Amino acid sequence: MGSGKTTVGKALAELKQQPLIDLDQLIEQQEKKPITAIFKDDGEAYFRQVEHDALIQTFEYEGIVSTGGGVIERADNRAWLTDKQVVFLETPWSMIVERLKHDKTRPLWQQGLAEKEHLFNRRQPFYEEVSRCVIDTRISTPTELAKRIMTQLGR
Ligand SMILES: Nc1ncnc2c1ncn2[C@@H]1O[C@H](COP(=O)(O)OP(=O)(O)O)[C@@H](O)[C@H]1O
Ligand SMILES: O=C(O)C1=C[C@@H](OP(=O)(O)O)[C@@H](O)[C@H](O)C1
Ligand SMILES: [Mg+2]
Repeated sequence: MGSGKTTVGKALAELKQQPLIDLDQLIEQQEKKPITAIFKDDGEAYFRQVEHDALIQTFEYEGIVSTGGGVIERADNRAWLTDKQVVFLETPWSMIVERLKHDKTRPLWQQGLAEKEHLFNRRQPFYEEVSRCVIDTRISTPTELAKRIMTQLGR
């Protein structure tokens, strides 16, 4: 949440002239309701299953995929991601808090600060485990980050 996956994914797709799938947007289209409503009506476990199915659907898709930050929660998702060109947008906790200070669209962001920080810390090793390249997002614009991703991945 808040590292810039959706924004940088869009910039990367524009630079590379490739299509983009944002998994959250795909899920919202398929479920015909916003993520907040899916969490509220159907629960997180249901969302995680739909998210898993959406991730698998991107197999053989030639383009950019921006995932939600919780995709690495499931071991089967992490296993699926390990041979893909996964980019980890490494962002300090303080910067995430600043970027998302007015956010109401991410259900897990609506909980207490300590719980969110715990979630952030618990997930860091998972991101490191699945990523092929790590990009420091601190001082660059989304377009600059997209260029760095292209350089680091060698195309
Ligand atoms: N490199 C960046 N520098 C400054 N702000 C950014 C950057 N990347 C994203 N943002 C901002 O942070 C917020 C979250 O970005 P978003 O792309 O939705 O993140 P994610 O998809 O990882 O949750 C948005 O308001 C976006 O404009
Ligand atoms: O971290 C998470 O568990 C989630 C992150 C969100 O996506 P972003 O990482 O794009 O905010 C979205 O998939 C959902 O609210 C759950
Ligand atoms: Mg996003």
